[in-house]
Amino acid sequence: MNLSFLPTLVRCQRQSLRETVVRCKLTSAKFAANMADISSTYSDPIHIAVIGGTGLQHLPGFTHVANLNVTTPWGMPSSPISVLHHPSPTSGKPIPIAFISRHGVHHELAPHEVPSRANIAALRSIGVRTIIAFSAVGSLKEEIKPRDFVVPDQVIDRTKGIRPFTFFEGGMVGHVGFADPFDEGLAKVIRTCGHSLEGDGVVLHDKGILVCMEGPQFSTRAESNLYRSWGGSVINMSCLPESKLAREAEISYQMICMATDYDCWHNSGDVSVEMVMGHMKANSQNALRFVGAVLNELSKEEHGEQVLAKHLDGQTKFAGAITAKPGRSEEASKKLGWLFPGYFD
Ligand SMILES: CSC[C@H]1O[C@H](OP(=O)(O)O)[C@H](O)[C@@H]1O
Ligand SMILES: Nc1ncnc2[nH]cnc12
Repeated sequence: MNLSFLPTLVRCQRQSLRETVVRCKLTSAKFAANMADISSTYSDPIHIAVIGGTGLQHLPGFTHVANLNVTTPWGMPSSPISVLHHPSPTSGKPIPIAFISRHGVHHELAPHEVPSRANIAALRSIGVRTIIAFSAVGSLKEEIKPRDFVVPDQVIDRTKGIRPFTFFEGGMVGHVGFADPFDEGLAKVIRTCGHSLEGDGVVLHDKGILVCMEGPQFSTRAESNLYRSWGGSVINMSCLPESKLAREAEISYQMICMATDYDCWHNSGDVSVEMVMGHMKANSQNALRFVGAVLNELSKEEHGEQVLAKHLDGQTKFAGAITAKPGRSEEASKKLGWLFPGYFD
């Protein structure tokens, strides 16, 4: 066998390794310099947040001004909270946006390991009243094609009760309404933004029933067909308990879904991580344009009341908590006092 090419190959590999190391050193030096500029505090309240899901671990294109490490009575959020500045299209003033990566900075948290209580509590503690949650979903309907977007209006809970799903427990009982799991006012703004990008690569379905399953394994074919027979439109593993906790925390919440596969009911091939990531990557520019358009719109003063979720103000204080003072545990009162200062004194 002729192996005379080997020294050249080794030389080439060494050279490309050296180039890679130099490139990495440059990149990490730039990264370190950038990080040195980024503050670990932010003094103004931040009203709008984005929770990024699979394939959306960062929001590029915004000015990154701070990284907040918030500790809550329910632990630490999935990732540091990045504070990004977005110029208001009406006043030009920088509007702060909080960003959390749901599965961690490197996608190290499985759906059942996402610390949703810490995420929602941390966001509320810095002033957030509006959350745009992004999710990669499987399609349960022929007409929702991979790379299409859906703004769902209903949810079917197929999680298995293994995820902590409420702030009200351990000596403080509370019940909030969840008939409409998403915020219709916020959904309207999002739909208008999505439609404004139509014809530019974005296809948007205005409504849909989102099935939230436990995972991390994907569904069986029988389950997938069952969800279709229930009228399910799309499926993911992350809308719950996130949306329930946002409702308890009086935060206006809407999920934007992007279809990445036809789950396993369709004859086009069963869902796989490769398939999900492939469609996410291929359509990431549209996803970012969509989220960017929503942030732009929400940054206008005319949406002030909506962004501050004025319609949810006090719902948990007056309708939520039911336990009479003598029956409240000290621990639960302390934790809820952290989340809702002054609500249950
Ligand atoms: C990688 S496929 C399954 C995974 O994708 C979705 O993540 P996210 O909702 O955070 O975008 C789904 O919910 C699963 O967690
Ligand atoms: N088919 C699927 N099932 C559950 N979650 C998903 N996320 C993306 N595709 C999915």
